[in-house]
Amino acid sequence: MAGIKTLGQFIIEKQADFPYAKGELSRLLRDIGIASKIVNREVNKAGLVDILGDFGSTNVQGEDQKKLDVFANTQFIAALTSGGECCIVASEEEDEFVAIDSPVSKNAKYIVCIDPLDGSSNIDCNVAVGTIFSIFRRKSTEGKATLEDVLQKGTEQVAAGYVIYGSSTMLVYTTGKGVNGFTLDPSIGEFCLSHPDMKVPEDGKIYSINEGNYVHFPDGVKKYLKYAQVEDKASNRPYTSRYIGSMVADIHRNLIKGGIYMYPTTAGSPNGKLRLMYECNPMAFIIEQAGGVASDGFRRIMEIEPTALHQRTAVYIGSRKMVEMVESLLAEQQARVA
Ligand SMILES: O=P(O)(O)OC[C@H]1O[C@](O)(COP(=O)(O)O)[C@@H](O)[C@@H]1O
Ligand SMILES: [Mg+2]
Ligand SMILES: [Mg+2]
Repeated sequence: MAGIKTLGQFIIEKQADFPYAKGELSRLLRDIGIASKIVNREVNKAGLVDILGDFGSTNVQGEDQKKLDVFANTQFIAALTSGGECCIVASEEEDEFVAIDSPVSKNAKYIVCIDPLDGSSNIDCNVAVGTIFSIFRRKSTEGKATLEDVLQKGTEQVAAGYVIYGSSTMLVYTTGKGVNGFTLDPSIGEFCLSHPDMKVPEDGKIYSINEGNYVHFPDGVKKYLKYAQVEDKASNRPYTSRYIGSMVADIHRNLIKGGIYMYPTTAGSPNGKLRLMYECNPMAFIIEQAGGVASDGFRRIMEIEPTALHQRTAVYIGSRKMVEMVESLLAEQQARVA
C-alpha cells in the first residue's frame, strides 16, 4: 500500500515541531496506541470472550463497572507503567490517582487522565465505544507527583486524544498543532494516517443530546431544541437528532459532519454528567484544535479550574456557530432570572 504513514512514523516526524522534545511524549503516545490495540482485540470479539456484562463492582461515581471497563483500565495502566514515561494515571475507574512506581518510570514527567472505556452502556449491544485521554506535564520537579500535578486546567494539556472502537478503529489526537486521525489496519496491526488535519465544520445540522432528560434541561437548552426543530429551509432546519450515547462516537461524528453534542445540567446531574478531567478537557482540546468550540454554557471548558479528580461539568461542544447559539440562549435565560 503506497504511501501509508503509521502513527509511530507520524509522531516521530512531528517531534521536530518541538525543538526540546526528547521523545518522551512520543513514547507515551506509542504506549497508549499499544493498549488501544489490545482493547480493540477484545472489543472486536466481545461476544466470544468473557468480556461482556457487569464486573460486579461499582466505581467511585457509583456506576456499575462493566468487565470491559475494568479490562481496559488494567491494559492502559499496564502499558503506561511498562512504557516508563508516565508518573501518574488518573482514571475514571480508580477512586484515587495511581502513582506509577516502576524502575523505568522514576524520571517520568507525564500525567495521563483517562476514560479507559467510554460509552459503557453500549458495550453489551455492539454499539461504538471509545477511550479518551488527556496528557499533562507534572508541575513539581522534586519527589513524588501529587494531586496538585493532576488538577491542572485544560489549557495546560500537552496532548489529548480518543480512540473509537467502531465499524473501524481510529485514534484521533492533538498536541496543540492541529488534529490528525489514524485508522487501525488489522492486517498490519498499525494505526495509519487516514484523516490528516481534521477540521470541524463551522456550522452543522446535527444535534446530540439525551432528550429523555428534556423536562430537566435549562430553559436555554429547551429553546435551542425548539429552534433546531422548526421548519425553515433557508437555515437548514429542522436539524437532525443523532444520539449514540457514547460521547466519543457522538463527538467523532460531529467532528466530521458538523454538529453539537450537549450534556446539560439535569435534576439527576446538577453539575452535569460528564467528567472534566478525562472526558470534557481532552475533547475540548481536540475540538478547539479542529476549529470548534467547547463550553460549559458560560465559559471555555479548558478554563475551568479543577478542584476534584472526578468533578463533572455541563458540556456543549462542536461546531462554533451552534455552540455560540446555545451560549447566547443560556446567557439570555441567566439575564432574565438575574
Ligand atoms: O445515558 P446518558 O445519560 O445519555 O449518558 C450517556 C453519556 O454517558 C457516557 O456513557 C459516560 O461515559 P462512560 O461510559 O465512560 O461512563 C458518555 O459516553 C455518554 O455520552
Ligand atoms: Mg466516558
Ligand atoms: Mg468510561
